[in-house]
Formats: sequence, structure tokens, C-alpha cells
Amino acid sequence: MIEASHLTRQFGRTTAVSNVSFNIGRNEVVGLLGPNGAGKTTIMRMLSGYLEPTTGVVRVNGEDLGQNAYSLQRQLGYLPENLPVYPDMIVADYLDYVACIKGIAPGERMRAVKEALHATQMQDRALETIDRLSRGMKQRVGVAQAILGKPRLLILDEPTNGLDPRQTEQMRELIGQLARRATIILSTHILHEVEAICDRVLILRNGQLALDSQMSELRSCGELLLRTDKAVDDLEKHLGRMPQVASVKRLDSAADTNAYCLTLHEGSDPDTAAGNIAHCVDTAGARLFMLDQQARHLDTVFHEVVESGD
Ligand SMILES: Nc1ncnc2c1ncn2[C@@H]1O[C@H](COP(=O)(O)OP(=O)(O)OP(=O)(O)O)[C@@H](O)[C@H]1O
Repeated sequence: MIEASHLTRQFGRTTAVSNVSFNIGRNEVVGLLGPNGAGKTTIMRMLSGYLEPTTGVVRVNGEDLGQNAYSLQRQLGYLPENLPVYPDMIVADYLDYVACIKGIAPGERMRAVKEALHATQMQDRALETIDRLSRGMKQRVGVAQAILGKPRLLILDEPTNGLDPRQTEQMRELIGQLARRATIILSTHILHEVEAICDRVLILRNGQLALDSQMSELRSCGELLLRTDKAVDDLEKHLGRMPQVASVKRLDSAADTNAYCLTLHEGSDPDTAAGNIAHCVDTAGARLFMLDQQARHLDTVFHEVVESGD
């Protein structure tokens, strides 16, 4: 759906983004993360065609965005970091104006505006002047203009910025609904937002892509916790001989149970390993009480990735 190939962007002597490449497929929901100044907004602006890369290419459905910016921009929804909403305009007029720029046919515009207002729960504010709305409400107007015409590609720069916890929750739900029919790339500083809604995460560090991982792979840390009865003294040895198991550590044992932490070899599939471990425990003659894959949290990974570059 969208392909970023060797993107670099310089501002004078500052290299904001350096040789970043990735492909994002249809209906993926991708979180773009990184500390302040890592290059997130610069990438979002290049992906949406509002900023030209110094070198590199963005392709949307195989078409070069640089060559076809105007027509491709009409097919995508973009929520910029700083909302360019016109303060003196009435919400509905502004959305109608954006619908017009996006090339939505005159007969379709009213319905498109109503749908966008409904999706962002702004129906009651349709006739207010944008200037008089709160920060969170303005943010919703920004999202409403991005989703006008139901684009298949949405680029959202910090969509929950300035929202209160309830509005944040509503925005998360909205993004979840939009994700059923659109590819979404969103940047945020809120890591649990990414954990809640993204399939994949890209982490930038100093303008470079430091991590590109599916959330499911990222959560797996290659460790399993095992608890058995004490029927077999040398269970540790049996477990250690398994091909997927790199090491076995005995943990504190209770009166009638033993506990182990098993580290898998890199690249081992945790589900296959879990099945084999359960079989090994059974054949050795012990009873299995618990076998649990350990999960890593995104904030642990984020800090590891960001700090490894310091
Ligand atoms: N128009 C510009 N002119 C000069 N430098 C810029 C410009 N836009 C961005 N930069 C610089 O490029 C780098 C990346 O900025 P960018 O806004 O993309 O980071 P970010 O990851 O979005 O940061 P934040 O989390 O603070 O929003 C920073 O060093 C910034 O100062």
C-alpha cells in the first residue's frame, strides 16, 4: 500500500531523517515511535506528500508520490501535528471545504461531512466556530477532516494529543473502527496506545529506523515459566537436552512443586517449544502444573532501543 524507500530529509545542516525504508501493507495499523526530535513528524509529512524527501521515494499503491502528489493526496487522510484548521470557520463549512479540496463530488459532500461528524461525535458542534472549541474538540475536527471520504490510507500525527482520558479512549475506539477498512500509520508518545491498537511498530532513533517489528514478535521474549511436581529429580537435564531450549534455570521451589525458567534459542517458535516442553515433562514422568510464555512490554523494548543509541 505504501512504500518508503531510502528516505532522507535534511533541513540545512540537520539530518532529520536518514535512509529510512519500510513497506506497509493493506489494513496494517502501524505505530511510529521515537523520542522528541527523532524524525516522526518529518516522516509523516513525507508520507503524506506535504514535504519532499531530500533523497528517496514514497510510493502509494506503486505510484510515486512525488510525481502524483495532488491525486494521491486526495486518496489519503492526514492529521498533521499542528492542525491547520481555520479558526474563523464554522466546523461544518470547514469540513465541506476540505471535502471539496479532496474532490468529493458535490452530491456526496453533505453525506461525507455528516459521516465524519458522526464518527468523531461532533454532530452537536457542527455549527460552532472552530476558534471557540477546546483543544480536544479541535483535534476531533482534525480527525474528521482526515477521515472525510473514507480514505484507505490514514496518516495520523499524535491523534490523541491534547485529549482528556475519556476522549483518548473514544479516539482509540475510533481508530480501532477505522482500522477495519483502512491502513493506518500513527505517531504517538503514548506506548500503551500502540500496544492497544497497532499490529506493528517502527521505532526511530536520531532519524534512523532502529526497530521494525510485529507487535506479536516484540512481545515474545523467548522465555517460558514452567511449574511441575517433584516426581522427577533430574527434569532439568531432560529439558536442557531439548533442541529449542538454550538454557534452564531452576527458580525457588515450593514444598511440593519445582519452578523453572526456560530460555529458547533465538528464532525458536514459542508455541512449538511449549508443546514439546509439555511432552517432555509428561514423558519424564512429572506432572505439569503451569507453562507460561513470558511477555515483554513495549516500554521495555522502547527504552532498550532508544538507549542503545546513546
Ligand atoms: N522545518 C524545519 N526546519 C529545521 N529543522 C527541522 C524542521 N522540521 C524538523 N526539524 C528538525 O528535524 C528533527 C526531527 O524533527 P521532527 O519534528 O520530525 O521530530 P519528531 O520525532 O516528530 O519530534 P516530536 O516528538 O518532538 O514531535 C529535529 O531535530 C527538528 O529540529
